[in-house]
Order: sequence, then C-alpha cells, then structure tokens
Amino acid sequence: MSSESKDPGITNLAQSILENTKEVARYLQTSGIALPTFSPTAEALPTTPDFQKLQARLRTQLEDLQLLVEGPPRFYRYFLTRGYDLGVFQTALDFGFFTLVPPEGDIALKELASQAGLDPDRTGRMMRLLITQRFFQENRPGFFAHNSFSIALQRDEDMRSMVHMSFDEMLKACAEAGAAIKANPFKTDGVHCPFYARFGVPVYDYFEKYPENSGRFAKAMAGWRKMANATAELTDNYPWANIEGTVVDIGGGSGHVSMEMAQLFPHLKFAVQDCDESVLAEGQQLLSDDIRDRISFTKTNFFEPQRFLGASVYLLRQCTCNWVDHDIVTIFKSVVPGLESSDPNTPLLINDMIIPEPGSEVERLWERERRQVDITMLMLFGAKQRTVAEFKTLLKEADTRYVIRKVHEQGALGLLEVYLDRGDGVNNIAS
Ligand SMILES: C[S@@+](CC[C@H](N)C(=O)[O-])C[C@H]1O[C@@H](n2cnc3c(N)ncnc32)[C@H](O)[C@@H]1O
Repeated sequence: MSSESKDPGITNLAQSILENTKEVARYLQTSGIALPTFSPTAEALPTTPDFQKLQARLRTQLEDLQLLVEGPPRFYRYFLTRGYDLGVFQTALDFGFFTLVPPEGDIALKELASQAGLDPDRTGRMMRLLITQRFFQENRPGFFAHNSFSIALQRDEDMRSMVHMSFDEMLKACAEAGAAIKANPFKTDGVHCPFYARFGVPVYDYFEKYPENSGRFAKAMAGWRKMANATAELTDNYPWANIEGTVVDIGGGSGHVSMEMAQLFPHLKFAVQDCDESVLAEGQQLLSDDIRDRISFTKTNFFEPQRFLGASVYLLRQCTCNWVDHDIVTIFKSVVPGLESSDPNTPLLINDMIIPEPGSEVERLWERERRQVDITMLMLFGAKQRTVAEFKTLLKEADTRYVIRKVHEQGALGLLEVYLDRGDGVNNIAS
C-alpha cells in the first residue's frame, strides 16, 4: 500500500518537480559530475543511495504529473502500444542494432541493414521508432548514431544480456500469462506457470537444454546486479571483516557475487555451488589472478544435503524467489548439515527481496519494484518473493531450530541473518 494518497494538484506537483530537479542538479555539481544529456559521451550518473533517493522521488512525481495531464483515454492510447514498442526493441537486439551502430560517428541505413541481415525498409522503420523513444539518433537523414541510452547497451554486455533475455525468453512467457493462469487457476509452480506454457520446460531445465542461452542468463544476472540490486545490502550489513574461512555461495551461478566479495574481502575464500555446469564454466573463465586461488566452483544440487562442511557463511542469494514453498522448505533443510558442522555463529544469509507486509507505509515505486520482481517469479517459476513472516514460517517448517537473528529490509535486496539454535544458548533468540 502506498503512503502517497494526497492529491497535490498539478501546478503544486510541477513546482515540487522543479525544486527536486534543482536538488538533483546541485548534487551532480557538488559531485563534479556534468548534468545529464542525450549525447553518447554523457557522463554516468552516480549510483549512491542518496542520489537514488532523489531519482526515486522525482520519478514518482514525474509519473503522476504525466498521468494527470494525459488523462485515461490518452494514457491508454500509449499504454496499449507498449507491446509493439517492446517487439521492436527485441528485434533490434536480435539483429544486433545496438552493437552494429558504431560507438563514434554514424552508419548508413543500407550498411546497417546489410550487416544486420535484414531488409533496409524494416531496419529503417524500426530504428526510427526507437529514435522517437530516445534510443539512437539520426542527425543526418539515412545515417544512424548512438545516443547515451543506446550506447549504454553497446558498452555493457551484461546489461544488454539482461535486457535481451527479458525481451526474448521472458516476454514470450509473459504473453502466455492469461492462458496459462486460466489453465491452472489454483495451482502454481515451475510446471504450472506462463514460462512452462510457452517453452514446455521449467526455466532451469530450459537453460540446460539451450546452453547458448544459459551463458546469456549468467551475464544477465551480472547485468541485473549492476542495474537494480548491487551487492551493498550483502557487503555492508554483515561483519565480513571479522570472520575467516569459506563462504559457500549456494546457487551462486557464475559466481559473480563471490568474485566481487573476494575482491572486497581478500582474507575470505568462496565456494560457488550451482547445478548448471555451463554457468559454472563461464564463471571459471572470468576469474582474475588476484582471486583465482580463493574461488572454487562445484556442481551441486541445493535440494540435496549440503556437502561443504565447516563453512563460515552459507549464502543463498536470489534463489528462494525461484521456488514454491515446499521446495524452499527442502532447500532450507538441505543447509542444516552444513550449519550443524560449523561454528554456532555461522549464519545462513538469505539475500533476496523482501515484500512489505500489506498496509506498510512505504514508497509507491519502492513497493512496485518489489512487486514487479514478485510477478516476474510468478511468470517464470510459478514462484514468489516473500515477506519476513513468510520466510519465518518456511524456516520453522524446515527445522524448528532455525531463528532469524537480524533483518535488513531497506535496500534493493533484503538480508536475513538466520542461525540454527542448537540448544547451547548461542542462538536462543525469541524469533
Ligand atoms: C537467480 S540465479 C541467482 C544467482 C546468484 N546467486 C545471484 O545472486 O546472481 C539462481 C541460481 O540457482 C541455480 N539453481 C537452480 N536450481 C538449482 C539446484 N537445484 N541446485 C543448485 N543450483 C540451482 C541456477 O542455475 C541459478 O544460477
């Protein structure tokens, strides 16, 4: 539920937008960063929590002003065409427009079409729609160049992979949403969900079946970390400097999070576990010399009892959201042998989005970001993001000794510090 129920009136809203825009400009000037433009050479904006707060406040107000000024019929006129907009974006990625347009200078339409392997008519029509949406530019007729938004996808393969995967596999699954949910209105899991309806296999079986797409998935996860959920909640909310030994990164994918942590905490080792061999192999190749000796990769099934014993931390990052409740109970149970074999202060860290309890006073866009990812899980896995109370219920169902010692809810992802109460008083917490 949103805290913003008052209607400020459009001129008051516009006035506030002006004030908040000035604050953004002041922040940038104080940080020595040039004001944003659409030029391909525009400087990157800061990603600090303070700046993100300013961005979010302005974004909410801009969205409200646009809705109020447009009114429902005009709004729906644009809203209903988003499917076509996304279809064009997907095609542009499929045909490589973002990488074929050179980083500097421009490219003739005919040349772009020829390199893309597409006819010039459709190449031009799609590029020109994209240009109306502020991707690319056509400063001289028939020649295309990058702007700040299109070049961002050329420069960063991880981010491009995330956008491409979302508009390719995931969007196709979403198109099946109505039919798939109608077919099973009271059952939801990895085989009763839109992704399965579209592709005929659950998500992770799909990536095993198509290893070429699995590589893109691993890059996409790294891209998502850069775009939406940096590791700050994980790195800043646990006393990493005070521990020693090995962090087991369960379902760690290509190990991109372990790699970042290994750079930050050179005294720690990381054991990346995942079921997908190609993703693990991808990670192995990304290791730089400074961390190579401290990161291992092992093919593991997190539904089976943990075999890495005596670790300092067991980490489950962005895995619980992919599974339905009874699977989560199995995953939580499977960590228990690891925790039992370790020091009583060894946590299971669950680093996933936390859904606010209904009725919580939270920002509308903050809640929307969480609910968008929650619905992503519904579409792809028939699964969900969870509230703290839901996590607690599943942990207790897995093992009554599980206790949640700390909850960090504020960042892009939440962090639950979970321990096993072994009756020695160390984790005897009323939680
Ligand atoms: C959403 S990704 C998260 C990756 C990484 N932890 C992160 O935060 O970016 C979930 C990972 O779980 C892995 N996975 C799925 N089923 C698994 C299983 N049964 N055992 C181990 N890993 C599994 C997937 O291959 C994938 O890498």
